Amino acid sequence: MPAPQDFRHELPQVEEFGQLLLQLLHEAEAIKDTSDIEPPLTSSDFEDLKPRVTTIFGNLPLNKRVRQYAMTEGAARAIFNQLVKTTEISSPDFVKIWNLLDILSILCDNELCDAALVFWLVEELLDSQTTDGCAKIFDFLESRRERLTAKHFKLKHLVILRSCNELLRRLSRAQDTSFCGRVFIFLFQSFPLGDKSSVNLRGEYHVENVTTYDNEAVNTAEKMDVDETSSASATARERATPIATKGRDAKDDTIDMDTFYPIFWALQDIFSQPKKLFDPDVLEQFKKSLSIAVKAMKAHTVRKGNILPKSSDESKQFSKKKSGEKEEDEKGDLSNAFNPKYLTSRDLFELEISDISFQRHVLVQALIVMDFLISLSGPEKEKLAGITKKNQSVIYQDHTLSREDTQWALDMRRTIQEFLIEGPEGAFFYRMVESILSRDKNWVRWKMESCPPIELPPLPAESFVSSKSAIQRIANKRPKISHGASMDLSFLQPPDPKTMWDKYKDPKRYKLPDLKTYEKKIANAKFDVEMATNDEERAEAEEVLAAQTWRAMRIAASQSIAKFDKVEDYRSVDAMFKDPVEDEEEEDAGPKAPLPKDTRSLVISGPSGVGKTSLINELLKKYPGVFKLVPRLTSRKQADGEVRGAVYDFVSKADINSLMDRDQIIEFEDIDEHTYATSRTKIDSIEDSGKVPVLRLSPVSAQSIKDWDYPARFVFISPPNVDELQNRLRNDPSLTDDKISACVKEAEEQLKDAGEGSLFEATIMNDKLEDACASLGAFVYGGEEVQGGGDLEMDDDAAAADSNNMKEEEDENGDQASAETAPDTKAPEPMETG
Ligand SMILES: Nc1ncnc2c1ncn2[C@@H]1O[C@H](COP(=O)(O)OP(=O)(O)OP(=O)(O)O)[C@@H](O)[C@H]1O
Repeated sequence: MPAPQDFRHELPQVEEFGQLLLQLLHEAEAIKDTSDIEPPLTSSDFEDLKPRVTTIFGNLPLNKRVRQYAMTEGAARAIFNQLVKTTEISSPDFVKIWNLLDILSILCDNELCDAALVFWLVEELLDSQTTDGCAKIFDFLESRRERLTAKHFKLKHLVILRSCNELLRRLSRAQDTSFCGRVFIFLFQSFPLGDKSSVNLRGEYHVENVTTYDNEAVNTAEKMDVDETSSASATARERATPIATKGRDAKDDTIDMDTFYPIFWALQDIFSQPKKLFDPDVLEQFKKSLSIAVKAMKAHTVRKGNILPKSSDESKQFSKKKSGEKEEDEKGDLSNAFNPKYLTSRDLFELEISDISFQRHVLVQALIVMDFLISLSGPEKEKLAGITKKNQSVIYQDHTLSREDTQWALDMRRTIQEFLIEGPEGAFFYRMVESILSRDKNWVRWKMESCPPIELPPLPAESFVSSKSAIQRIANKRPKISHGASMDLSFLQPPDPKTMWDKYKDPKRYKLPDLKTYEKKIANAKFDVEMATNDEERAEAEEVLAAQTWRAMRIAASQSIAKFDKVEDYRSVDAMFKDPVEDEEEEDAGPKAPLPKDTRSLVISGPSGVGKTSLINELLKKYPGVFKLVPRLTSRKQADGEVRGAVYDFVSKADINSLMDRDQIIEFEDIDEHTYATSRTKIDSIEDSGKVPVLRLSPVSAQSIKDWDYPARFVFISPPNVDELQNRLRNDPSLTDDKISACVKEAEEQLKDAGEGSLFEATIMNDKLEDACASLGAFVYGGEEVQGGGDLEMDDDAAAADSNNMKEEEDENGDQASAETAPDTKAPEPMETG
């Protein structure tokens, strides 16, 4: 690179400073021998930087450095411009610019040149580059953010804001989404939380984001060719084109797709400018359109596999993004960029409104507008009465929503909420949306209050001193002696040195009391509650009972999670006092099988009805005291004959959500509107009791815990053939023929997916239950000798069954791997028809 070798200027001090910068750049090359942005140059890399500058300008006081700053800026700009003019950002030589900025930032921090100089140059650099180049400059800014903003921020913040806003204006929110995000994050991280510089105080909407759509009458002949072979496309088209909404008034609500298309897309106009709803006619129209849209989405919802056809360009882009490949849009290849702008072609419309992700986008927009409308209602306006300094631009004083419209907005919000929750992982999705929206409400309120400072002022020194002395006065107060009362005066006796030390060492002083001691205390407290003769006595006794229960539960939680886990309800904690050892003994009377070497949890997965539960029960019987099934939590009702805590624990959705919030759930899935989940504490308590937890999961859930790197061994159970699977499913009287066919279809898919390269370490065919159990045992013990009880050893039949059942890789000679070796994964064979 023709780097400036020499620096000339008519003013000697500018020239000298320019020479110094060149010298420093030269030194930087020796210090940093890479062309990367990292590592940054630091002040310790340059010796005597300050004296070298002061020899040029003298040691001026801070308020006399204006001239010095102008001269340093002049020299720095000249060198910077020369470098920018002659160096491509993609060239390794561009490191000189990063070095120059680093050097100037050190000088700025030492108040040797203007604090904002680096950002002025960065602003120019951003102006001179394409989007790709700007992304690289942002790499630099992000890597130096803390350092660049640590000192003199107030002198820099305007130029930071200006250059970021200018960059955002240049970027397309649609094409450069992630880069826009980076710029915003940079701003948020640089500016203090309560900074108002970038707050949209006037409540202006981003109306430039117009969604264009085809508003012309439809000409079917010109319709675009949509991939008719794709299943999603076919399903969408098979359904009648009119939106026949379910319910009594289905006929009245019917509207054909072509009429619905402009109604639907016109909603975007309101979403981008909700103030239009102040016009009553617009509001009326919006209410109708949104109601139709929500009903149409419900009518077109296919809960499984409702995604855009994989062959479409959009879905390819989407899957590319999902797989985490290098983001092409930042590399400037816009043809490959993921474009979040809506695709508004008429031909895609029916597919789109059946697509869950698309629905969620639109419904979240609708929720935002519902919150906006509700904020205009009378009761919400009343809440603003206490605000002293109102920001009139966002309060909309003259617009109050009528009671009827408010009720409509509330009902619509509830309808959308229910609809979102119904979808796959809907509860999780909705909670995320809800928390974002509720946080946003706080910011809106802050804006309405004209952004009062967020930081509390420091406590005045006098208040601190007076509070401190007040506390000391209280602490020094001696207990009042009531004359004549029987006060314990034993403290007046001199301590006995012999007993004093023993008393001091008494474990009671520092050890938690034994859990058992609370059994009696709780029983007594319960008795007192029952015997209470009036409300006052009862309240007092209940308080004692609650306190004792709370203490007992805390002790159980810290001493034995297994005991703690037995408590289903805080009102009945007796199970906690049962000795787990006795418990287990009751359960596992008789000889115990030894534990396998690998005691990680065992995940048994496979199609519905294949016999997972039966096989697990068999395993538990065959190897007593070794395994325990982890009951899965479910929000569905307990069916007749089901034992709570055996295969399922029946809880409410709210309970599962609260466990999720506490990170106590390792997997969950929604099936037929019910949530199923596995609790981490259940697994911990089984492990605590020295057993191997067995999880009975669908392949989807098994995959999800595998994705979380949960340490487990994964086994897939396959049926011998379709007819047998159907027969087994028919054993469940609650399943309809349609449901059975759906299960079989799903099983076929699951079998395909469970093949080689899947998460499953072994596939076991469940033809004869004992054989399948023998194979499972062989897998779990991996060929270990299982001794300890007549039928615990693997007999010859079992070993033979094992080798027939388990899908093991054949070795080169065609021999099957022996039962002594752990099986390898092999693709399960496709199901034969019986
Ligand atoms: N090897 C087998 N031979 C014959 N019947 C079996 C066998 N294994 C299980 N069954 C029967 O198949 C039916 C389904 O078994 P099971 O409930 O254990 O399956 P599952 O995989 O746990 O089902 P789901 O996942 O739907 O709860 C039951 O009636 C069971 O008795």
